[in-house]
Amino acid sequence: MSSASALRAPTVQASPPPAREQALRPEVNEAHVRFIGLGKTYAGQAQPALQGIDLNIRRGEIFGIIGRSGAGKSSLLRTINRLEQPTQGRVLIDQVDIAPFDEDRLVELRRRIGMIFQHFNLMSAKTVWQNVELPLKVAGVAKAERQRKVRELLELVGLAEKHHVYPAQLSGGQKQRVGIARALVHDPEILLCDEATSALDPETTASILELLRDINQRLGLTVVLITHEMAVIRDICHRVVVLERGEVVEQGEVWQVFGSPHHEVTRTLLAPLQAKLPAALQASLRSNPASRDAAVVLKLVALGELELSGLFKDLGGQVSLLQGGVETIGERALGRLILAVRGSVHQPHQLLERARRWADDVEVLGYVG
Ligand SMILES: Nc1ncnc2c1ncn2[C@@H]1O[C@H](COP(=O)(O)OP(=O)(O)OP(=O)(O)O)[C@@H](O)[C@H]1O
Repeated sequence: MSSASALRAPTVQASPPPAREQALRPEVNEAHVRFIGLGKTYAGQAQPALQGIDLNIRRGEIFGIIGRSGAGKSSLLRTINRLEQPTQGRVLIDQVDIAPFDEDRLVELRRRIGMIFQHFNLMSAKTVWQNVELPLKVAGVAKAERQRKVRELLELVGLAEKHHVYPAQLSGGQKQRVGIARALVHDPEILLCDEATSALDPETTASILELLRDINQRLGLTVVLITHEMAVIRDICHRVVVLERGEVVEQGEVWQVFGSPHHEVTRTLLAPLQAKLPAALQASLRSNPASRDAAVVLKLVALGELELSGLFKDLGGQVSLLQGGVETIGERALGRLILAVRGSVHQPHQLLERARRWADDVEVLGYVG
């Protein structure tokens, strides 16, 4: 994209990357946005909102940021376009430190980084067309070019027919489409999404996610999004980071983090997406076997294919499927099973060991019977 060179060229001269960064590993060099030792403490606050963040966001990926309320998600996102100023560390965009940017460079940076919001932030007294056109006017773009651009973007977001209406006459999803069109007027290379689908119903959310995915693929945009909806991360993100008290506690490919979450916070956040035992069974689950006939209840997660006949044979005894299914995350299959194994000759730790030959993550949930 032409905007990348506009960002990169002049700043490299103004602020060359230190020698340490020139010897980076190749995959680090792919970073589009890079946080180095990033910290933020708000004035008057004892606790930092962000601390020690070292993170790369790759060019062209859809990157999710999750965490509990107050974990620092918005603070982190807003350092990318310097709506928040870090108090420690650096943010590099295309290897360029954005901290020394003066006002002019900041305006240029913010044109290269589009942003959409939960409540759309549209101007109610302006039509759809005028809302999208306004940032182009402010930037001094000539009328013919403005018209071409607004027409093209309203086509892209599927709102060409609604160009003359006011925001109050639009549905939530349509308002967000206007927000997206407006965010794209300067051909940005990065799109920041702050809870962009949180005010929308599931069906509208799906259509906005489809649009974001389409934009990501067609325009090659790097998309960074915050959401409290784990299904959004599952459905469109390539990688995800989990923040807790301003620190990174887990990060990775979505299918790996969702398939095998390591941190307690990640497990809690993902709980709504996990397979659940039927309530009656959950109630009868014990932490110790009540008799020699008790069944061990195992939860298994397999990243990729799970060979059931081999697993069942290896576990021995009578294996019942209590819950299970395969979902697709990205292009990966993720299998989740909850099994009851009765009458196995193996002790629980042996069962676990055997199950781990077949699945990536295995847990004993308890005993029934
Ligand atoms: N302008 C501010 N002044 C002082 N403290 C702030 C400010 N903005 C955020 N904070 C504090 O910084 C911490 C991180 O806030 P942030 O909004 O980044 O978290 P978040 O993960 O986005 O939360 P949420 O999911 O609730 O939106 C919180 O403790 C918050 O109270």
